[in-house]
Amino acid sequence: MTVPPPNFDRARIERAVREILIGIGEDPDREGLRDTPARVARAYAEQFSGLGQRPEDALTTMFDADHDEMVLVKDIEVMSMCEHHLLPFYGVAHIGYTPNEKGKVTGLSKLARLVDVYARRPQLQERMTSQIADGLMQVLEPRGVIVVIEAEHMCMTMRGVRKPGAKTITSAVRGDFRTCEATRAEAMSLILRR
Ligand SMILES: Nc1nc2c(ncn2[C@@H]2O[C@H](COP(=O)(O)OP(=O)(O)OP(=O)(O)O)[C@@H](O)[C@H]2O)c(=O)[nH]1
Ligand SMILES: [Zn+2]
Repeated sequence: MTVPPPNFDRARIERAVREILIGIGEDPDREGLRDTPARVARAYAEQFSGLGQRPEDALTTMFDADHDEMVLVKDIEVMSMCEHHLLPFYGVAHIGYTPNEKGKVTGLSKLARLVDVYARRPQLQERMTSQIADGLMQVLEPRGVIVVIEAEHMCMTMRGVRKPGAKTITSAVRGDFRTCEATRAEAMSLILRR
């Protein structure tokens, strides 16, 4: 079950959506639109649920794996909302890290949960990429992190410049992925391998 963010004001969203419908020249009381403000509020409770969450809420399970070499999870689905147009952007995230000398690792699914902590907010792709990297560094204390996100922005597809298919690729490297070219190159070759 999704927990809405702490300052979530359902009634306010419903009023605002009703105003938008009037603003575009629609009749908010016609049958098809009557429940739309409530539906949008429910959808936003889910889409923006990351606002109340911290990285430690996602990275709840750690193990001593006695493994201090790279762990990489590829092609994690990511869906977020651009903060400029409140339209979706979506694609995949690739997250790699090098466990610290104690071999501390996290559950693989927790990396995907970490993506959602930052994706379920009004976002910029660059900021989301850095936040995921910093959140993982902070909680897991690994020797390094690499995050690469490939996404398509609906605000570039369905309106404005209208360029479907354009992909934005962002990366954030921390620790040994930043300082060691060979480590970064190994991760990138695994990420780019199809
Ligand atoms: N850097 C970055 N830009 C983004 C992201 N999402 C959307 N944008 C861009 O934000 C910019 C906002 O530009 P503005 O000129 O203020 O808004 P606009 O008139 O709607 O721009 P157009 O989309 O070019 O029509 C656009 O160029 C979008 O493509 C993102 O995650 N990162
Ligand atoms: Zn946008």
